Amino acid sequence: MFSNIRADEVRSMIRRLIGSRSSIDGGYYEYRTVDMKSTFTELTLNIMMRMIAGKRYYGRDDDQLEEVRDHDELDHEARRFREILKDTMALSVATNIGDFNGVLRWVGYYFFGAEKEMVRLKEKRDEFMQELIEQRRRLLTKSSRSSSPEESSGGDDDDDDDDDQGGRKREKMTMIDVLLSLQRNEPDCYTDHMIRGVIGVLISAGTDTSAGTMEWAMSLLLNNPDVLKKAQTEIDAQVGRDRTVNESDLIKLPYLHAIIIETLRMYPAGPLLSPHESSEECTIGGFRIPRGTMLLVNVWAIQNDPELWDEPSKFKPERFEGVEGGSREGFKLMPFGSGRRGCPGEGLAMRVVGLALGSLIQCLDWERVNWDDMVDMTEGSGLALPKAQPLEAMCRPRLNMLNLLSQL
Ligand code: HEM
Repeated sequence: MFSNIRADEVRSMIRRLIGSRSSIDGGYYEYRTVDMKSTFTELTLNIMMRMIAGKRYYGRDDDQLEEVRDHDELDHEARRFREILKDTMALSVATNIGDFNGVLRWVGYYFFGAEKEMVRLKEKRDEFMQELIEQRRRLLTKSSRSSSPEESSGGDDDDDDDDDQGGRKREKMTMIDVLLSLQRNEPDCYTDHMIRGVIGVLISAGTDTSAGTMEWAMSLLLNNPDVLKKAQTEIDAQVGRDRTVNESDLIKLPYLHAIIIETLRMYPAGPLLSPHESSEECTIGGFRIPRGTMLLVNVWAIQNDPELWDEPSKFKPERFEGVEGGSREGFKLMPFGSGRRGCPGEGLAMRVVGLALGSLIQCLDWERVNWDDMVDMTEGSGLALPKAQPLEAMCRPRLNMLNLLSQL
């Protein structure tokens, strides 16, 4: 589901990285410096918001499937969304520290009013998300009045033909639509409050994690050009140069898969998983853990432990070649956690990261900004393991892909 949205957004990312179309038509293919952190953040947010609400808040796209056709109104909405997100990120760093340090917590919460700010921001977020819900509700009511159920459902968007017979854009099912249709049958369970919660969790858990993984992976590839070359060779052999990578190719690209898994081993986006709680008394590594204890699993330490991994600080995708896709190597490798509270977005994340990285490797040549300096791999602070220095890189269209790229 939603594979067209993901393909469309990845294409649009490649177009922006290439620069103006005329530069390709003119055979101009100098390297240019690009900001990869914001590229990946915008990609994941656009994908997520289009799946959730049919909205695209970064980069203009006149074709978006959207009720608000007026650009000023849409620009205003996009600005509000970006501002809320920026404030939420800024505050979550401050309050995370406060959660673990009693003094800072007291100072932050009561002296600087961080708690008040959190409440104010939550109200703003709720208001924004409620507006999205109302817009989709109005649209669903309108389309159920004006069309047959088959036309208005439109759930499977793997259909390439976006136009209905009148040439008008056909509305596609969004996640909010699915939740609203469940609400009709079970209103006490699928309340608006609950739907706002789902939207919030999808944005907070599903965007930075995938974007961060892509940024670490590209950083590793820039520091290991032989690995990048090997991935390019695999894609050329399996996909060719007449079309771009699509999601159904990913199964035929085991080396690309190994690159992603190796990145997640070295730089897991959830290094401490979510806090878990022991439902029964148990013993772990000789320690008695009473029932009801909060447990933080240091998956980063496990995945980088020299007793478990050969040369853990070396980027070696080859260590996963031939390993069954999805294998967790026992519990040595758990970038998505495990069990009932394991990450429900694993499948989506692997598709988005695979498609984006595969396309970047297939369509563009890559270099470090300073040839002599390796990309700085220092980890920054924050629970999702961000890079300390946002990644900048140099890219240009691949010579043997110019034909295809000029048609994107
Ligand atoms: C590379 C990308 C991602 C990584 C590395 C990642 C990692 C994780 C980890 C480690 C957890 C905690 C699991 C545990 O404690 O056992 C988690 C939870 C979660 N993830 Fe992801 N995630 C990613 C992408 C996504 C995406 C794309 C979505 C949504 C579409 C998502 C939604 C969630 C949710 C809702 C939870 C909470 C599950 C619960 O508490 O029951 N994640 N993720």
